Amino acid sequence: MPNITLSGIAKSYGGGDYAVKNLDLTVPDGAFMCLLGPSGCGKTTTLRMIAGLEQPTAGSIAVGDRVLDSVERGLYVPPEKRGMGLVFQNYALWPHLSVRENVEFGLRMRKVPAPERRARAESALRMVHVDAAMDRYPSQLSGGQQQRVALARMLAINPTVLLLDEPLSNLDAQLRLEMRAELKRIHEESGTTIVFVTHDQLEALTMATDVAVMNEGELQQLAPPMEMYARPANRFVAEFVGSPPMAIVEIGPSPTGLAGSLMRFVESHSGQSVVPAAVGVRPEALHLGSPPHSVWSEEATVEAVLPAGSSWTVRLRILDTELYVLSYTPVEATAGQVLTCWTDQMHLFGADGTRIPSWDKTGVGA
Ligand SMILES: Nc1ncnc2c1ncn2[C@@H]1O[C@H](COP(=O)(O)OP(=O)(O)OP(=O)(O)O)[C@@H](O)[C@H]1O
Repeated sequence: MPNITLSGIAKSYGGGDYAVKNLDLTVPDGAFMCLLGPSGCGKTTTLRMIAGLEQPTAGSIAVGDRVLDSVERGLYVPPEKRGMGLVFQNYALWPHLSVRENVEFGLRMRKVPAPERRARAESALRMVHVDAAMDRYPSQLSGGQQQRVALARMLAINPTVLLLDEPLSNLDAQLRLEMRAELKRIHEESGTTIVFVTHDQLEALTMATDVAVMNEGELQQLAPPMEMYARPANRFVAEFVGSPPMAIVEIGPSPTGLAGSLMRFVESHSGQSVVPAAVGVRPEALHLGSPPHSVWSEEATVEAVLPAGSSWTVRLRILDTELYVLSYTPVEATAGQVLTCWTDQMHLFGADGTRIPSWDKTGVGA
């Protein structure tokens, strides 16, 4: 199946504000792409445009050579002719139909003959592991099972693309975790291209093959999840992806305190060729104890140690700034103790908020 290409897509609902601004995005064939961003950033609008439920104000959408929307050419293919399956946050199963009948429903609408209908419904239900409950009614299923049936209903119609809008947000934490693993397995088994909308960065990191981070209607970065985590393209992505979030230290014109300390280190490593407006450090990239040679280090006062079973969060004061360290080995420290804190991984951002890539080549970049 070919790629989905969005070119110069914009959407205004009127009133001059744009929900999506000049978006260029390619969803590769077989990808599991997450559209990630805070509430109101235009994720759902983008998904609805791909589905054909909204028409763009500008730009074009194509699947391979097949143009689905082109504002310029006055072209628009309605949702039912796009071969895409859509699952919303509030998926609705028919309460008076059994699980099997619910899954067969879409096939019946498409006039698929009864024996094939039955076989395809059963196969889709097997894929989502709800085949044992095929003759039950939706009210007799758990939330997670209902969610799987909603997915099976879409999978049964063999969509070229599966569009999912926050489908896990109504589930409790345990079920969400299970469903993330299930969705990943279903994606790998079916090979279907998935576009998934979420505001949950962990959901995007754990499931996606590609993440598109959006803010205020604009694409911030498109990258595989681990690459995005390791090298966020700008401050927005750096702070949005990761929990606890990356600490960002502003470097003013004549920096003092922690900013001054970091800046001296940056200058000594880059020969003053790099002038950051901000330096970012991830909590897990900060370490306590004797530093290896040639890394940044500073004395730190422990303010609190917060054990959480498998990890330890430590609140420190370094010069004039509070910072959090995330450690995966036990931290035996008490409040008031002075330790050395060091890091060999810094992210540098320029005045326009974008990453300074030349720093990454110094060996101290991420
Ligand atoms: N039908 C509509 N009419 C007018 N404005 C709309 C409509 N749908 C969305 N918007 C506006 O467009 C912007 C983007 O909305 P969208 O639903 O795409 O964001 P989102 O990132 O999916 O947010 P959420 O996670 O809260 O669903 C918002 O400012 C929203 O208020």
